[in-house]
Amino acid sequence: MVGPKIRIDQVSYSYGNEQALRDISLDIPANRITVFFGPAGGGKTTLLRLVNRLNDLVEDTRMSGRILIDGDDIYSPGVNVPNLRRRVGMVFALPLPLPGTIRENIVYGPKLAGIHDRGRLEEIIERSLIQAALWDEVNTRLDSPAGALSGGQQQRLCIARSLALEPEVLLLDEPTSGLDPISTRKVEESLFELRDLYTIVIVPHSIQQAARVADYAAFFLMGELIEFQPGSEIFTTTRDKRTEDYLTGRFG
Ligand SMILES: Nc1ncnc2c1ncn2[C@@H]1O[C@H](COP(=O)(O)OP(=O)(O)OP(=O)(O)O)[C@@H](O)[C@H]1O
Repeated sequence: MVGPKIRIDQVSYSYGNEQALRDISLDIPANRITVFFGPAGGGKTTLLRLVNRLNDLVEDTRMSGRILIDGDDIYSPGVNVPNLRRRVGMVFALPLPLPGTIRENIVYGPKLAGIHDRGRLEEIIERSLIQAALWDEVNTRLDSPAGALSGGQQQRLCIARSLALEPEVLLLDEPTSGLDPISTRKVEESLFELRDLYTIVIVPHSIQQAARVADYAAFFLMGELIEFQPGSEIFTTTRDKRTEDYLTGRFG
């Protein structure tokens, strides 16, 4: 059997005196979409950020347990963090394109990574925009400003920018929270395209979105992982009463 792409092993995490994650263990499979869902403050964002070490600079925090990618502990002393972040891309709630053109946005990361060959960069632009389901809408205007794109297009550009670095894992934190339904649908469609190539973990912006995209779903409540199941099951046959209460709107 193939091991998990990401293994969360007994992770607890606190900000000061406040415990945000309590003894979380979870195996995240490759080439699937895993959703972290649950009410605000449950620890979803914190866990996502720990997977690419975005919380390294947050002061007065404590972590125990391990996070493994392909079996290697990403918090062991020798780990090259910039390299880890190339392997593990992150897309945030608000699309924040860089100033400059669509083309410049995509090639920025690859150039920093030392790729300067024009032909290679053109390939990267086309591949990442196709994968992010944006190519058809922008291929005739790659040199126009990224800021002129619609919100939904800007978010797909941010996804394309992550994909330009050929990550293995893509983490998305409420990537469609500010988008209209059509743009939301396009971003979701691009996730389905990407699933074959990447390991995707997403904090969805609604239960409905969780149900639409989840191959696997993890329900978080006040820092605890309440249950983890194939998406088709967690939304139909919940094991835990608390998950059911949340899904049926008894609390939010
Ligand atoms: N930088 C921080 N400093 C202090 N406390 C924090 C910080 N970030 C998160 N927390 C606290 O950790 C807990 C978990 O927050 P987290 O954002 O991970 O939850 P969440 O499930 O993603 O919620 P949301 O849907 O609101 O983003 C909350 O109680 C929150 O107040």
